[in-house]
Amino acid sequence: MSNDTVKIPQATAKRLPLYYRFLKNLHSSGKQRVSSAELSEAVKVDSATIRRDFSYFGALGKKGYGYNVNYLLSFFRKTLDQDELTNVALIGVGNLGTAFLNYNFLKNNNTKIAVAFDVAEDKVGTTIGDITVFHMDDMEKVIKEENITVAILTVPAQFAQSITDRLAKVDVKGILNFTPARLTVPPTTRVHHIDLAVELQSLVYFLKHYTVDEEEVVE
Ligand SMILES: NC(=O)c1ccc[n+]([C@@H]2O[C@H](COP(=O)([O-])OP(=O)(O)OC[C@H]3O[C@@H](n4cnc5c(N)ncnc54)[C@H](O)[C@@H]3O)[C@@H](O)[C@H]2O)c1
Repeated sequence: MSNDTVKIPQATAKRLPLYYRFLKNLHSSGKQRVSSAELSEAVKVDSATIRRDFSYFGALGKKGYGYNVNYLLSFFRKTLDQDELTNVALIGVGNLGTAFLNYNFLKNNNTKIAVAFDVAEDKVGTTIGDITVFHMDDMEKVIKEENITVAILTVPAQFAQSITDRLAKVDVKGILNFTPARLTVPPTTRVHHIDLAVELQSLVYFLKHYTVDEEEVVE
């Protein structure tokens, strides 16, 4: 990862890809500066939060001028490692995994699913999108050859932990876990868990208990 010197809060870091995508669009339409109010309207984050976020990396907007789009873009590109291509492995080519293979991540950023793995005979050896599906028996070998450091887990939950243990042994540092299993990993591995049921429940809870305005203050 580049830019190790910049330590920003996790909540801010999570919003960076959102800002980045919007700034890229602004840049392609020829815009040179943007106000926090404009950004706020576009990315639906309140402008006080945007100003605080940007202050962490020294982008201090000027009153009446706003932020320089080029400066912000080059900062984000470095911070989000957009100059480097990160090759990702997808494990489990079922309903969810197949959908991810057909979705071209590269349109948005520099992460790309480079290889996929499964155990099912009818999947191994096929190509989905332009990605080849390898057998799990070859996982360690292929991951090393392709220099993979990030994996997406879309296998049945009961296999998630043992696969995670194997991934940690070949130095995969990031796991995006779509299975309901809670994973135990060494301190050098980072897991992001995406649980659609929990997200939906929390959305419904927020709709019931907060107005949208209150939620923005909480952010
Ligand atoms: N489908 C969804 O909408 C959805 C949504 C949220 C979470 N999930 C979770 O994502 C995971 C995958 O869901 P799905 O619907 O794609 O399931 P699926 O049954 O369609 O696909 C699972 C795939 O994993 C493969 N597999 C089984 N054991 C394996 C192993 N040991 N190593 C490698 N591959 C193996 C199977 O051959 C199959 O291709 C599940 O844990 C599920 O709970 C699914």
